[in-house]
Amino acid sequence: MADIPTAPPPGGPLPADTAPPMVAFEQVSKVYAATGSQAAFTALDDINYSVPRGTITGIIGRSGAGKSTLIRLVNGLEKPTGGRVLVDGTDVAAQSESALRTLRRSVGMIFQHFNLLSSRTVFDNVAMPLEIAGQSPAEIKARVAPLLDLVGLGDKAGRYPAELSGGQKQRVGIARALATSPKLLLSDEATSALDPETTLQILDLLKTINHDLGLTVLLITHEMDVIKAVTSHVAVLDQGRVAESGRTFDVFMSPQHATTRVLLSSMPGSGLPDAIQRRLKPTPAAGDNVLVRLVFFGKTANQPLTARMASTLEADVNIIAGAIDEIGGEPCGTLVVAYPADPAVMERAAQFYQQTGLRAEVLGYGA
Ligand SMILES: Nc1ncnc2c1ncn2[C@@H]1O[C@H](COP(=O)(O)OP(=O)(O)OP(=O)(O)O)[C@@H](O)[C@H]1O
Repeated sequence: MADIPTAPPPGGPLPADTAPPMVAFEQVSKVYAATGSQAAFTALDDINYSVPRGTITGIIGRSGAGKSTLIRLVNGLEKPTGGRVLVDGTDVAAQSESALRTLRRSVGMIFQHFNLLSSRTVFDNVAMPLEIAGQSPAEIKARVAPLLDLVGLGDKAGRYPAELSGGQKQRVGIARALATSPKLLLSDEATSALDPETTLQILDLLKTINHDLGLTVLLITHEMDVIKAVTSHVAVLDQGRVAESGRTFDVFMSPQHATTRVLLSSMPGSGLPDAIQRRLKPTPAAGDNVLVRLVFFGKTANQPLTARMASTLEADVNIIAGAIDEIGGEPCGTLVVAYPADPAVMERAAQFYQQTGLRAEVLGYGA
């Protein structure tokens, strides 16, 4: 590890919330010009968002939301039609071609389909950006060997991409992206072509790199699972606009935008068992129960609240479903409970939630 050069800010890293952002989108818009029969298309519309330095930050959105366009603005492959994209304070679109080449060396990128050269060995794929930068064979060797060790491929230097698994190919992609000691790593759906277990291994590697090298990672994905597993901050992109953004934990715990809720509901384990879901009604009938999802986090996670709940509500409280989870590295739990939809009980419940800070969401009513 000691051999991997990094560029920490002078005086050591600042907390992510106070340091200047690694990437800043300022009133950014991107309109693709009309061509032939195709009308002009606004892919990004007034994006204002900052990627905190030293974090793993995710941009999530459905297909066509504008994620790839956004990431191409960061490495200068596209220019915004309005606003500015700043990377470490530098306006990307205002750079000359040669300044842009220098800037690109400080921004590594990994791709869904790895983009390795099949005719080159693992070593030579990783060496390529260094060859382009004019480094000597000795310098290249001194740099590539520890990078291959870092990504767990020290024994595969002489192999060709066709001899590697998908996860190993992505590790080569990561080593290549790190070759020029970037301060920012862009990840474009880097785990979308991998199975769930390999995905977790690659995400773990990104976490290690972020932690050990202090590298900021900006990843785009359409998978909430990826956001949940690895990011501390997230922006939700919807039809070219930032629908909401913030700490991943806060966005997951309290989604404000319909798109975020839809993306969250597509996660495995996020919903109620089908049999219960089908029986739920939007309004109660006499004798019905109300089903409520309780979310425990922060101080509410450590208190015996469910035990107190039944006595405070003066009613039976049945547990229907529950899960313990970790979001953005923070633990939380959810519990779905049912109790009588009697107005007096529901009023006592509302007061209980207010007093305890417990987050509660009514899911529906049923017998
Ligand atoms: N070069 C282009 N010319 C015209 N329109 C484009 C161009 N590139 C992208 N678009 C349009 O801009 C919108 C956003 O595309 P973009 O690729 O950024 O979305 P995305 O969120 O990355 O989608 P996906 O997840 O499917 O890759 C889409 O409607 C797309 O058709």
